[in-house]
Amino acid sequence: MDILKKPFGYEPALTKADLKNAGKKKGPRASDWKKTLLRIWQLVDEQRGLLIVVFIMVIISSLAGLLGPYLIGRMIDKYIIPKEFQGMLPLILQLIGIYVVYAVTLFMQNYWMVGIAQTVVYKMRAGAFNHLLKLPVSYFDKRQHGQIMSRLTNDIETVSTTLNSSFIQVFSSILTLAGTIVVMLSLSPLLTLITMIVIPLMYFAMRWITKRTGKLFKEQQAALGDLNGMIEETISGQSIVKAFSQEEFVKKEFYEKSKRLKNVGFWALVYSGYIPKVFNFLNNMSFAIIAGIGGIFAYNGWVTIGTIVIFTEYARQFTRPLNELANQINTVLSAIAGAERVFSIMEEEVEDDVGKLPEHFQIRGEVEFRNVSFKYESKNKSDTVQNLNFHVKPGQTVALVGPTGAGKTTTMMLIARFYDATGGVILIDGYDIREFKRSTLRRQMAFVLQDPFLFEASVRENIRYGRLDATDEEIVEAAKKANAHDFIMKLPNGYDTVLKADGSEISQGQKQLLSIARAFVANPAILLLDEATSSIDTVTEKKIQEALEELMKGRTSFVIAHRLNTVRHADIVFVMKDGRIAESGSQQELIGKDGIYANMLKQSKGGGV
Ligand SMILES: Nc1ncnc2c1ncn2[C@@H]1O[C@H](COP(=O)(O)OP(=O)(O)OP(=O)(O)O)[C@@H](O)[C@H]1O
Repeated sequence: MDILKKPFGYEPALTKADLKNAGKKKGPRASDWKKTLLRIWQLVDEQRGLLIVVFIMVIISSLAGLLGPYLIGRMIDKYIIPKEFQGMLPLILQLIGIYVVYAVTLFMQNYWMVGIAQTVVYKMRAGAFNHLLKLPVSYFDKRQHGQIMSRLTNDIETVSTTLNSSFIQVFSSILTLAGTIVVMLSLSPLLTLITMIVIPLMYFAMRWITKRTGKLFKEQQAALGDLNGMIEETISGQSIVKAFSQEEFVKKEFYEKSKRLKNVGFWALVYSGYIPKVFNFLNNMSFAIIAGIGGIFAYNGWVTIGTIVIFTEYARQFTRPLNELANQINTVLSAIAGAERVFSIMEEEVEDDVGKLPEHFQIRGEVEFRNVSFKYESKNKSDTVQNLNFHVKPGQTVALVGPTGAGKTTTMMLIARFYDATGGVILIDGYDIREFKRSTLRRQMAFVLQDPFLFEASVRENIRYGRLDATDEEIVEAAKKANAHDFIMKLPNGYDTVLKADGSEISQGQKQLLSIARAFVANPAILLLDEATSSIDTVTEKKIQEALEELMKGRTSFVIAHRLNTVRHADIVFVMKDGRIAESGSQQELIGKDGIYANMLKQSKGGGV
């Protein structure tokens, strides 16, 4: 008995409560499926004619599927039973013709439908991705990146598989089902009724199974996601795992998650494996019933032998579309919901790129903040920065210092117009920042961040990212100015060395140098720098300092400064605290004031600010 409850030691994956609640909670459904289908239809666009051809093909193949058994039945009644074989040849040829048409139309509908589906999916993917590029930074602030990724990958994949086959299948299943019933009814209503006896049995059997599999598959997905996440984390953090000798802990966690997946996977596959078996069994039962009862009918002369053959064949055909419909409806519904999620990205408001000033406006680099305040959308507390007032002349260097969370990065983001100020006005060269096209503004600004982002591309392409039309000579020149040329030449393929996305094969300092080279290529009027806090070896540190000094020459620079040296060289220092500029002036003036900055300096050891 125990083997039935715990076969091979697998724990039961479902409780009575699970079964009671099964089917009550629906998965995510499209809130407006009509609108979503209309949008997909719009994407079909110039291929609509082809889609109609596909549907005609489906109609022809469904008809051919119905006609085949019908002709066989007629052949039995007309030629085989009376043993009149002379007239049979045309009918056999007709039958062969029908099955050839059946095969060809199936092949063609699949070929064309996949073509249409892939074009639609391509347009959806491209549309969503292009739209994503135009969305404001605040869109990404509010969402998990994994969630956005999932829309562009999983959701689109579901739409793709459904468009490839499910739409055709649902349509052809409905046609086959309706056609079979009509022909059966016209031949013998009573036998039709008997054929349908198995339907309630099928319904209850399916309900019994799906009640279990639905929850189990969901759990299997969750267990798989959990395990994958854990494996990914372990691989990317393997040096930390090793450094803290956490192998045993990780191993235990892996075994637990893996065991859960094994257990739930066992039951999911066991139950779902029942479906074809149950259908097969009930099919055979209906076959036996039709043969038995049909035999009695034929004996009494109510139906012909040919009709019984047609019925047995149709009985088989009858359960297949039922089974398919049951399987496909859910897939189609979740694909529509997926498509809706993808389209919802495209409905998000994009960042405009308009401005009164000419596109090629040459910025000198004067930056003025008048009573600027800003609050992140996700924050409902007080403003992140408040009443910022300053005026920076072209070419000046501003050092921003202050405790973590003071609003230094936010100030820089406002200068690049990643966010719009919620109060006050920002002026660049005397013009309201909103009068510039965002692209004009950003083309003349460059960021050098603490942890620069590198792409999985060659060193050359990574530097070229600063300005896409930069020539190879300009790239080398920029690298030389950034003190990066020497180390690049020592890389296995020099400028053609392909870097890993995380830049793991070059040092943090070298990444900084590349990022400085990128900024040289961009040749911006305004520089936004976030000095690295991590300790870099003194030689590279010196190279970075020199390169930055060279880069800052003649440009307005805002530097989130962590080095005393940087602050010393700045024309103005803003000491930020709680979103305000608490003190400002040259470093000497600030020391003289003996205020926050002087205090920070006293507390810091080793030269940091
Ligand atoms: N994208 C965001 N959404 C919501 N709040 C944010 C966002 N970015 C920053 N904040 C919040 O705004 C405040 C100021 O952050 P900001 O990054 O500007 O400070 P910071 O002075 O640059 O700090 P650090 O030196 O640590 O980088 C913090 O309280 C921070 O939590």
